[in-house]
Amino acid sequence: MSPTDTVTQLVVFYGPLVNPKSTSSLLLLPNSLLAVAANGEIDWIEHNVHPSSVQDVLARHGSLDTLLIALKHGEFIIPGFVDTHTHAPQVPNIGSGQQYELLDWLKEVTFPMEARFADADFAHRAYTKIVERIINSGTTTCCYYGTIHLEATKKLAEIVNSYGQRAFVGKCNMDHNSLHDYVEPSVSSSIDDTNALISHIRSLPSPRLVEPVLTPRFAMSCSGSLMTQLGAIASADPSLRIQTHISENQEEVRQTLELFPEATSYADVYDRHGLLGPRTILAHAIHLGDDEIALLKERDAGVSHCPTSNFNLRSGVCPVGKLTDHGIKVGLGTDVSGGFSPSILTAIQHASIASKIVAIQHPAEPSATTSFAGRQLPLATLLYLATLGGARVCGLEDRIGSFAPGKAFDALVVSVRGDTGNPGLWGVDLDEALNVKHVESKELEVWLERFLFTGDDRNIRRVYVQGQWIGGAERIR
Ligand SMILES: Nc1nc2[nH]cnc2c(=O)[nH]1
Ligand SMILES: [Zn+2]
Repeated sequence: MSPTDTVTQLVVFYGPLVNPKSTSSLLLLPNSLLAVAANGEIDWIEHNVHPSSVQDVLARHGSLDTLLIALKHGEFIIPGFVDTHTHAPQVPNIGSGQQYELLDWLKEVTFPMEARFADADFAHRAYTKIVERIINSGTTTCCYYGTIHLEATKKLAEIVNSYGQRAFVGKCNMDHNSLHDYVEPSVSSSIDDTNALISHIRSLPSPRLVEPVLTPRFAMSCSGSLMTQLGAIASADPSLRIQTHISENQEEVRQTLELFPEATSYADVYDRHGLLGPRTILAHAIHLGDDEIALLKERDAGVSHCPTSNFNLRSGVCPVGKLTDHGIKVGLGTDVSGGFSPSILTAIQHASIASKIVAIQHPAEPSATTSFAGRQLPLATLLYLATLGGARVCGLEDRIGSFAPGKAFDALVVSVRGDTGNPGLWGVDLDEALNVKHVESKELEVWLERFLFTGDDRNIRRVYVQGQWIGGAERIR
């Protein structure tokens, strides 16, 4: 089967599955059969199937006319990663300007690069490579910021659509407080271009897994009148998500409150402009007050935790455990190029470290056994944030984020075998030399942890979205 082939028959995978269940639990399921229908949805799943029973199980499901893909020892399947916050036009900047904090970094490094996307040809060349890299990092659903440019952002959406990635694509709204050559000329042009992008994305050819998202960059770069009009668009169209930044950097918080003196808090700025609700994705949320946490919960807004960026721009450490304890939806974001990696694996590693820092500085009471605050995040929580948690933040938890009949097959075939070429992750083949084939769930857990903490693109062999094989290392070689 070639990577972009359309599946016309049932495809059945045989091997270990890891299935996120809740913020604190996951299922480790060796020897599973998972059937994907031609429409890309999961048809059925069976667990604990002995190799000698595979054909019987297929027959019982009337599924003998299938493409059976048996995983090798050291391979397993997990749901695809959901990146709830990244900036496609900043990928060319990864690794530069890391001496700055947020506001200087935007001015000195980020806005100048984004301004280059005024050239639609440059945008086309850059986005073609950028989206491919993000897919090969294992991101099956991505919330993309574009730039302020309509044509370039249309290209981004077209490219994402042609690769078959699931995504939200937004054109940045920013009508003041920016560089003279990187700012929108008026509220009306910002709104017109936003409406034009929404129509363009909704007219893309099928399978259209791309959706538009309203993208007020952050309160500091939007006038009140622009945010009010975006809020009106959002309330008129209940399918539109909103993505923005909140409370990332202390100087940003101070200047925001100065710009909007009528607001009682940063979160209140968005709330009074109609931008805070169940479809809002808020990146960072590091320095929120308790009143703001309560408001986010009341509005059911989601948070994109971007730990790599939070460390890299010296913004602070997001108290993810506390947000989770308050029942706030949380997913992970790479926030490239504040974050220096397009891979959610790096975000997982840094989310773990961030939670350990909180646990060192503000340890939980030993009696608070059910809370996340002040504790390091366990493996199940880290995987949840990267998959089902991110899906909830995007309002897609009924479609993706875990495996169940009727859900879309958005998944990664992972390998922790030595033959992937990752020098930091090997040893499974030694078992094979000893002819140990049977996998216990304990061993699968070890594979998962080693993948999450030391894996990279080489270990992501195949990337599937809606049942279509769209990327991964096996495709590149
Ligand atoms: N990390 C980050 N924060 C922002 N706040 C406003 N714009 C940005 C951006 O591009 N990156
Ligand atoms: Zn960002």
